[in-house]
Amino acid sequence: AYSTFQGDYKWKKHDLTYRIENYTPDMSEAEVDDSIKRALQVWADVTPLRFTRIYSGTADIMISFSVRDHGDGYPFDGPNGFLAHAFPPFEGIGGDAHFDDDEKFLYRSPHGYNLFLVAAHEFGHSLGLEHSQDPGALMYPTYVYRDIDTFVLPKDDVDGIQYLY
Ligand SMILES: CNC(=O)[C@@H](NC(=O)[C@H](CC(C)C)CN(O)C=O)C(C)(C)C
Ligand SMILES: [Zn+2]
Ligand SMILES: [Zn+2]
Repeated sequence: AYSTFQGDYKWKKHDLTYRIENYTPDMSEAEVDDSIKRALQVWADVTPLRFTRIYSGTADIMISFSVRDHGDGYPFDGPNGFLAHAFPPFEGIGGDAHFDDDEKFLYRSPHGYNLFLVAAHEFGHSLGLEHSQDPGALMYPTYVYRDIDTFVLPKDDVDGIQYLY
């Protein structure tokens, strides 16, 4: 069963912007761009939300790769452990998604951590979803590999995001 952040944080607009601030050496920039774009599309497919990429300035969803302490009070923990984190919809850092670059992110391989799957989970937070208790949900707190070619947003996540938007 899905859950939202206390007070139902949600974006007050449907047209959101995102910016990829830097890249991971784990894959090509084009593969990062595609993974991010598809991860946002997962949520756009079931809501009125639309995502536009910008290349400078401040976007609603600022996306970056970093390690250890990166200035937000939530330092990463090296390889494995926490893979990424994202902030719910509020001003400033709200909506931003940070990826732990001590992880090996992969584009299509079932081994390691699939960037598309991790990003899709993070963007659930960026849009206002907290974790789900449904082990099959994308918003479940533990990373689970799923075949990305046949990936469909689980019903629990659809119910949650459609409750908000
Ligand atoms: C492999 N390591 C894990 O499964 C770890 N879980 C995560 O890194 C979450 C992200 C996954 C679900 C993409 C963190 N999170 O909730 C971010 O919004 C631990 C369960 C070990 C904490
Ligand atoms: Zn961070
Ligand atoms: Zn999470």
